[in-house]
Amino acid sequence: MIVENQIKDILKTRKVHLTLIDPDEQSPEDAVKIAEAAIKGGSDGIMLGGSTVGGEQVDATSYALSQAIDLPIIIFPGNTSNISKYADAIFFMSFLNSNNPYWIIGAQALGALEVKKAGIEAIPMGYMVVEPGGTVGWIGDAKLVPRNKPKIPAAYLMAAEVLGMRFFYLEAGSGADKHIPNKMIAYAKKSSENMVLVVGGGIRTAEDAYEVAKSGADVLVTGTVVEETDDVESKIAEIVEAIRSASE
Ligand SMILES: CC(C)=CCC/C(C)=C/CC/C(C)=C/CC/C(C)=C/COP(=O)(O)OP(=O)(O)O
Ligand SMILES: O=P(O)(O)OC[C@@H](O)CO
Ligand SMILES: [Mg+2]
Repeated sequence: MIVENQIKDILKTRKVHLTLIDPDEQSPEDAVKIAEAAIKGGSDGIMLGGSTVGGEQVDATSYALSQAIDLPIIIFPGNTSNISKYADAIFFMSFLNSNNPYWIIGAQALGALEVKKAGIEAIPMGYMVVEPGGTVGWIGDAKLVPRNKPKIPAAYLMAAEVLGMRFFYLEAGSGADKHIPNKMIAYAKKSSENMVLVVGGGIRTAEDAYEVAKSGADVLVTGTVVEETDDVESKIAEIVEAIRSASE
């Protein structure tokens, strides 16, 4: 089944958790160990990406993961080099609040042929970065959404929907000290019945995950917590349990 439908099928009954692995941070073999532990902990799939990682590393890690795990491997591209035929899908994203047209449509034009050649599923997604924004806010020349303006992303989400995108990612930045504000998530969720709302950045604890899920996120992404723990399975299990209880 295509990854988009797999995610939407799960969403009929509960919310989804994805584990972000940055191929820059470890060897492909270690990435496999992390992915296996995250899946044992209840994660629904692996996102692969980093804002500064090169193509070879993405390709090698995608390959190793594809040999070892059955759950979806979705590329979360930091740039046009981050495309691999070994992944199942790619979040084909436009950085909607970048000040630089390269990140809004330039990288996509340069990458589209590669994606088609790789034969992987492309999931059209609007990507919006909120304060503090982290590395990705800096690299992507973001006009960061102020945390105290919770209605702004909802307007962009509706525009993304009308433009034909099906996913919308609210990003606080990897390693952010606070996740996306609850109210902002709630406004975004209420603005469309059809869009899949992905929320990431700064989700570290079960409480964070519960709040984000309860506020209306469909898909929750965690990356840093996996990098910071020696017991990936337990940490993910704790977060997944909170997400499941918010789904009830
Ligand atoms: C669709 C194609 C082929 C390219 C589009 C690429 C776009 C629009 C990228 C947006 C800007 C960007 C740099 C996004 C990176 C997203 C990402 C992988 C974030 C996670 O990385 P971090 O964990 O912040 O990275 P570091 O660990 O390197 O700080
Ligand atoms: O590393 P964390 O803070 O979990 O963020 C994950 C993701 O939203 C980054 O793009
Ligand atoms: Mg990272």
